[in-house]
Parts: sequence; structure tokens; C-alpha cells
Amino acid sequence: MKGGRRLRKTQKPFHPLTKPLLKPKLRTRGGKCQNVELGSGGDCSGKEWWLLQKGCEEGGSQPQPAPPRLGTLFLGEQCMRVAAPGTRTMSPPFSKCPSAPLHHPGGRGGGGSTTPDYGEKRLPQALIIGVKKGGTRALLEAIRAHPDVRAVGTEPHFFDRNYEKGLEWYRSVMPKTLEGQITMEKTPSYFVTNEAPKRIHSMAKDTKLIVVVRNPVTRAISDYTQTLSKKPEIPTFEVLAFKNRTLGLIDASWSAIRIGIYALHLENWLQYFPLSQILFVSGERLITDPAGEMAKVQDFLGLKRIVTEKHFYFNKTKGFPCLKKPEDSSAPRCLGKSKGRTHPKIDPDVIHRLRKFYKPFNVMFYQMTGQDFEWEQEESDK
Ligand SMILES: Nc1ncnc2c1ncn2[C@@H]1O[C@H](COP(=O)(O)OS(=O)(=O)O)[C@@H](OP(=O)(O)O)[C@H]1O
Repeated sequence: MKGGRRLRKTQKPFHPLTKPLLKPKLRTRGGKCQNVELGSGGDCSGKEWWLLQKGCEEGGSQPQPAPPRLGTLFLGEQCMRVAAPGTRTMSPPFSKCPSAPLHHPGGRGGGGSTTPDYGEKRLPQALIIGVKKGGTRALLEAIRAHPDVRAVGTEPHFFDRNYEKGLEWYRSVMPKTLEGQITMEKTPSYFVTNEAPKRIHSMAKDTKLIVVVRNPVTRAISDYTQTLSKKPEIPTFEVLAFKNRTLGLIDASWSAIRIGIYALHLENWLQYFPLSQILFVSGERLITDPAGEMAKVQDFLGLKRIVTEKHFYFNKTKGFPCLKKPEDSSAPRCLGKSKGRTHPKIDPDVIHRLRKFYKPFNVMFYQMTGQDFEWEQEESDK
């Protein structure tokens, strides 16, 4: 798989507030447009690399109003008839986690290779904000191999579910760091949480943000696979993906599909953060070239490039790159079973329709970020 190719010089990135967006072909139905409501994502399964953590449940409902900002990209119940394959929106079946029984950072959650438990607890200077099923765990664990990074092992969900607990609570779940070390956490649902950009900005406007993005079609299937693993009785992907399969109306209210409309969610972040403060990591390249992506991440964080190809090896049994040196020598070196699940076989016609659905949003996302992740290329390769 390929990813992350820079746009040609003629294809300049733009900021959606200063330049008109490329408009996907949308038409209204009944003259009304509603907003896309952004929901939470994130892995609630909690079975993570070297760390087993439970306490979450998917499928709750927590509607969050989203102010209209993306012009005609804003899709709504009446607005989602996309010209080609068709879509509709948007009442979010949100991922729901009860206030998580957080792993205390003094334990495994402290992360950060072999740094002893001294120093000070600080608020994070960098966050992995998404996307769910993008490869966020792999990225966090890889960056934790850097001696100047310490991270919380579990997802604190502060800016979505635990915000009322306050910044002191948030600080308390962080690992201790020494001067010069970076504190990090990852909660993939932030990317699709409407309030998250404002809240993070009010904590520290110079917070560095990292988003791992992955082909939204594969991401949706991965998301579904995770839900299926916990609730085997759910309908098939093909059934859930459509409001009306005969008419080709994609159900964009399904969180598995909605999360992949990256341009829409990104627009919300760009109201608060400049593009230069957001790093987009290719989930595909994180698998095919983890060291290459990690070089970009370390540069972005202002770190010396210490995590390199020497840290990774490809584990044939797992089918993924794994870290050569885990935090403690007794722990497994690859991510757990909840990462790299076998996906169910999806009807190729449904995949084709989904690709068509996402295409205008992907193109818009490439323009906004100035990076072509080549997800369309993947289709034409087939
Ligand atoms: N090194 C390595 N090992 C295992 N898995 C890897 C790795 N790098 C990326 N990935 C991909 O990460 C996908 C899970 O993404 P996340 O960690 O973001 O999921 S979650 O949102 O935290 O649940 C997971 O998705 P699935 O393959 O669908 O399970 C993997 O494809």
C-alpha cells in the first residue's frame, strides 16, 4: 500500500477559511440541511499492545451539536444525497465508554521506555487525536520507545468524556516526566469530537496534534470488525452501510462511515489550530514503512530521530511490524489480538460504492492537508 505522497507544486494546499472548498456534488432534499454530528471513536476494546485494559462499550448514543462551518460540505439528513452513489446522514450511534477505570500512569500506563517514576506530572504537549482504527496504538507504542517521550497507556478520553473532571484530573493521569521530556496521550475519538479542538486549544494553544489516517473504506471495515468481535449478532456490514441499498444511499449516520469523512472533521480543527500544528501520519505507511513515518513524527515533535528502522522487525505470523525492544523484556513485542484482526469479506460492489462515496471527501482532505494519501490509487490498482 502506498500513502502520503506530497501534492504536486501546482496543487497547493489551502485553508478552508481562506479559500473556497472543492464542493462535492451534493443536492438538498426538501431544501433543508442539517449538520453532520461528530461523534466519538476510539478503541473501547482496550486490548492494547502490552497492556490489557477493559471498561468500555460501543454503540451508545450521545448526540453532539456541530456548528455548520463547512459550507456545502455540511451534510445532513436532507442534504446527503450525493450525486454518485448517494448518502444520507447523521444521527450518531456514538461509541460510549463509561468514565474509564484508568490505568494509573505510575504503573504500566506511564510508558516511556525505562524512565524511572520521578519527575513531574505535566499536561500533554502532544496528542494523538485520531483516527479510530487508523493505527493510533501502533504509533503511540512506537513513539514511546523514544527516551524523551512518556505517554499514558490507556485512552484518557479527557476532551470528550471526562472533561468535567478538570485539568487537574487530566494531569493526575499523566506519567511523570523530566524536564525536556514530552508527555503524550492518544484518544482517537478526539478527532470526531466537536468540542475537542476548542478544549485542547484552551488547555494550550501550542499543543501538537497527530492524526493517523487510513483509507476510510478499510477503516470502516476495521471499525465494523471490532464491533462484530464484541457483538457477533449485529447485521452485516453490507446491511449497515446503506440507508437504502437499492437506491445506493449510504448511511453516513453510521459512525463507522461518518468517522471516515476526514475533511469534515478536520475543518473543525482548523478553526482553532494552524495546519502546521497538525501532523498527518499515513496509517498505510505506518505498516509498510514504520521507520519512515516515525522519522516524520520525531521531526514534528522536535525530537532527535532515535526510533529508526533498527527498532522494528516484520513479524510474519502477526503480519505487521513489531517493535524489537518492548518496554520490559517479558512483554510481547507485537500489538495484541485486537490489532490486525482478519476482516470479514465484504461484497465488492459495496466497497466500490463506498469508495465512490468517499472520493470527493478524500480529495478535499488531500487539498486541505497538502498530502495525497493515494486511497483512490488503491482502487484503480485493483
Ligand atoms: N504494527 C502494527 N500492528 C498491528 N496493527 C497495526 C500496526 N500498525 C498499524 N496497525 C493497524 O492499526 C489498526 C488499529 O488501529 P488503532 O490502534 O488506531 O485502533 S483503535 O482506534 O485504538 O482501536 C489495525 O487495524 P485492523 O487491521 O483492522 O485490526 C491495524 O491494521
